[in-house]
Formats: sequence, C-alpha cells, structure tokens
Amino acid sequence: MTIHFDGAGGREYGHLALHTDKYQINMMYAHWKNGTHNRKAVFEAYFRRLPFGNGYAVFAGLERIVDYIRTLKFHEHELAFLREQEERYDEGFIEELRSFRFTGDIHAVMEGTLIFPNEPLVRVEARVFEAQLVETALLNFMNYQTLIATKAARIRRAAERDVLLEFGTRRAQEAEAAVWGARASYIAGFDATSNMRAAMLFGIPAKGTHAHAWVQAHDSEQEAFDRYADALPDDVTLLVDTYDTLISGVPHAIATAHKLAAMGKRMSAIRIDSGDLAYLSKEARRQLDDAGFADVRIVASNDLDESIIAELKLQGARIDTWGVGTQLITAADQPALGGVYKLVAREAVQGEELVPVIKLSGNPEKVSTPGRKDVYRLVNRRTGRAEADYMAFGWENDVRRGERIKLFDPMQTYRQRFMTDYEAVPLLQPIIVGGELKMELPGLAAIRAEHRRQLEMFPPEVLRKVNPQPYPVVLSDAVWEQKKRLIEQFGPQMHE
Ligand SMILES: Nc1ncnc2c1ncn2[C@@H]1O[C@H](COP(=O)(O)OP(=O)(O)OP(=O)(O)O)[C@@H](O)[C@H]1O
Ligand SMILES: O=P(O)(O)OC[C@H]1O[C@H](OP(=O)(O)OP(=O)(O)O)[C@H](O)[C@@H]1O
Ligand SMILES: O=C(O)c1cccnc1
Repeated sequence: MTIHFDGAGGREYGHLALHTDKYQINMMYAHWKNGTHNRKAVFEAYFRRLPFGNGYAVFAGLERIVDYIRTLKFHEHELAFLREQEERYDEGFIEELRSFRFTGDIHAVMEGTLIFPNEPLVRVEARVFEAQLVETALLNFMNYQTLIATKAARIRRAAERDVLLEFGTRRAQEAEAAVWGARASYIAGFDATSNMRAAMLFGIPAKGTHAHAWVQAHDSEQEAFDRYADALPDDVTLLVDTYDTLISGVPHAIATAHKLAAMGKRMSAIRIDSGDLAYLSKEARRQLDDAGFADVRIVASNDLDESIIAELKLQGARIDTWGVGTQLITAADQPALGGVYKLVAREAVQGEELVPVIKLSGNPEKVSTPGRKDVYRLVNRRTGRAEADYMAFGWENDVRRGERIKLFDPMQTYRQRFMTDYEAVPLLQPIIVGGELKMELPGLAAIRAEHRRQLEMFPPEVLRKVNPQPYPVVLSDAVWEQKKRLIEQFGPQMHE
C-alpha cells in the first residue's frame, strides 16, 4: 500500500507517527516481543560540536517537538502500512500501537537559550517503547531549527542594529524547512520574514519589496516604479538594479519619490540586489541625499551571509536593511547540526531503580555521560556573568543550595577551579509530565527577549564570530566518578 500524496493537502500527509527511522519500529517490536517495552528509559539529546565555528548555539525546535509529542498517534493508514512490512509484525504489536500515546516526561531547555556542546537539551523519560519512537523526529526538529537559529544569531551579530529580513523560502530544503527556519531566524533576532505562511502561523512580521519581474513587466522602469507606488499604500521599496542601478534605477526611484511626496506619500527604501554593494550603496546614498531623500533607506540582498555583511560594513557600505536568504535558510557553510539522542539510564527490572548506562567509543568525545542529569547555568552573583554550565544528578543539593563547587573540564581534568558566589539557574524545565503539557510555552516575543537577555550574560570572548573562547561545560564530581566507573566496567569489552 502506498498513500499517494493527493496534492490536496490530504490529512495523512501531516501525520507524523511514521516520521521515524525503521530501526525504531523494529526495536519497539523487539521490546514488545521480549516483554521489556514498558520498562522506563531516560534519553538525553545534545550535540557535540558547535556549528560554524561559533562560540555558542541557540536552542530552537521545542514548539514543534511539543506539538509532535502531543498529537502523536498511529492512524489506521499508518497501521495498515506497518502490517505490510517484510517484518510481518504480530497483530498484537499493531494493536499495541493503536492505543499508543506519549505518557512520559520531557524536560527541555527553553527556545532562544544559548547552549553548548555535551549538555542535555532535551531529556525524555518514558516507557522505552515511547522514548525510542520519538528519537528521530525530535532530533530532526531540534537539529535543523537550532542550526538555523545559530546561523541567524551570527548574522544578527554582524548586522549590529540594522534591520534583518529573512528571504530564504525559495532556496529552503522544502516547505516545512522554510517556515520553521523563518521562525528560528526570528528567535535569534531577525526582524521579519518574506514567508507569508510563517508570518500567519507564528505572528512574525511579514515584509517584502518587489522582484525584477515587476520592472520587466512594464515598458519602462519609470512606469514600473510609478505604477507600483500608485498601487501600494505608503512606504514602498523599489528595486533599482534591473537595468543599471546608478544610471537608471536610483534616478527613476527618486523621480517616483518626488511624485509620491507631491501626493503626501513617501518612498521608504530602495533595494540593490547585484553588483558591488558597498560602492553602489554609497553612490545611491549620495544621490538620494542630494535629492533631499535622506530618510529613504537602502536595502541590500544577493547571497549575503555574516561574513559578507561584516565585510560590507568594513567597506563603509551605506546599507540599512539586509535581506538574507539562501545562506541562512540552508546553513550553507554547515548544513547539519550533529545532535544525538543517547540512552543514559534504564530500568533493568521494571518498577525498580534506574541504572545508568554508557556508550563507549574509541573517540573520547563520543563517550556518553551516564545517568539522568540536570544542567545548571552558574551565574556569578557579583558580575551577572554566566561562568560555566554544570551537570549534576538530581539528588546533588550542593549546587542548588549555592554551596562551593568544583568546576573541572571532563576533557581536561587537570584544569579545575572552585566557585562560591553564584546563582545556579536550571536549564532543563519540565515541559511534559505524565504525557500532559506542564507549562504554557512562551510566545515568540518572550523567546526573543529572553535570547537578547542571555546574550548580555556572556562575555564578548564567547560571543565573537571568529575563534571564540570555549565556554566551560563541566561535570559534578558524582557525574564524573560514575562515568569513570562505567568506563572501567565496560571498557575492556571493547577489546575482546
Ligand atoms: N563590496 C563587496 N564586497 C564583498 N562582497 C560583495 C561586495 N558586493 C557584493 N558582494 C557579494 O559578492 C557576491 C557576488 O556578487 P556579484 O557582484 O558577483 O553578484 P552579481 O553577479 O552582480 O549578482 P547577480 O548574479 O545576482 O546578478 C554576492 O554574495 C554579494 O553579496
Ligand atoms: O540571495 P539570497 O540571500 O538567497 O536572497 C534572496 C534572493 O532571492 C531573490 O533572487 P532571485 O530568486 O530572483 O534570484 P537571483 O537574484 O539570484 O537571480 C532576491 O532578489 C535575492 O537575491
Ligand atoms: O521581498 C523581497 O525583496 C524578497 C523576498 C524574497 C526573496 N527575495 C526578495
């Protein structure tokens, strides 16, 4: 059976229970066959390396994860499809899936939070049957949206206080990437999107200029500008590079601006989309100023990214607004974030205590950190600065009480120091408990404000775009001791 996409937005198309890798279904099946499917498991999602050589990443994806978890169920057409698989799953398993709901707990970092390698960002505690299924979709959402939010944060930094417009939809890796990418960019400081659906779904301001096609669709550039300005209300932006930016585009735009002014309307901006954007913007600025339009702004676009924006600023470009598409929405210089989802604890016997588990690797970076962990941001009370993120077990009270704690880097254990006068801010919040939404997720305005507030807490050395200082992510003694113990316990087996 194949459910053909009927082109009419068929409802099946939006159902995500099978938005998972086949091996998850097979593991669920094997757990079910063995009678272990109801045992509790704890998974943590994290990434190991920061993208783009940045000093931090920006967490995004939670809204989509929560929506997915809350609506997760197997529909009849999905069960029918599973019945046809070569594994010939027992009918009892299909029946089990028919009543499937997520009944576990999810703790997560809030969107917009600055995050760092190897710290848990989402913790899923549920029957292994449930926790296993959701890995793929959860990573899919978290990895893409966090990647785009991080890229957007770099662009925001380069653009300083200028206006940033997200223009990526036409180059995005399909429709969902466009809208969730627009949202992720907005979280990290973009001001608006050209994508109308993203604007409608999420309440992001929608903004747009016009394309070359508008100019080409008229007998002359002047006519095109006048007609566009006539048709649209105040504050139009005219694209001036269809023929020649300085010889025809800007002078024609100025002529239109004069006509608008005579009618009590105004032209708000021109857009330049090709050529030497530094030179053209400076010359266009001069022409506009000389004509008495010092308040008309200049928008630039054309394959921009954070490096080109920084470079154009160095060259003294007179650009007020940056339209950024392809490089942002595809994260062109690093098109994937390698977030992973690892089992850290499990019920060896149903109903009994959780036991920590480890994943070993020849590569020390890839050895997982066992046990169900919390993560705290340690903020120096005197300076208000974040100094380290600290992973500890739930029963460790010293950090919560603000007692003196040791900070050491698990990759460089000889480097350690102590911290006393700090506030420990828990990063993992209870989002879903017992399958029920525990907290109302913040709206985009609050997420953006929190993101901006967090940036203030980090030193410029961590925030800079090139060769930033690593921010410490450290383990409590107890977490480190347990990791060592499990490495010793399971290590030799690697060589057998
Ligand atoms: N002054 C500048 N310094 C550095 N990079 C620039 C400068 N001006 C433009 N760029 C960037 O150079 C790249 C190529 O620009 P180029 O001038 O080749 O485009 P174009 O060929 O004129 O545009 P199009 O192909 O859209 O017609 C783009 O990414 C653009 O943003
Ligand atoms: O360059 P981006 O950062 O992706 O920004 C979006 C681009 O999309 C439009 O170009 P269009 O699709 O018409 O193609 P072209 O200008 O590259 O020919 C627009 O004029 C921008 O150049
Ligand atoms: O509004 C614009 O100028 C725009 C929108 C999408 C892509 N390029 C430009």
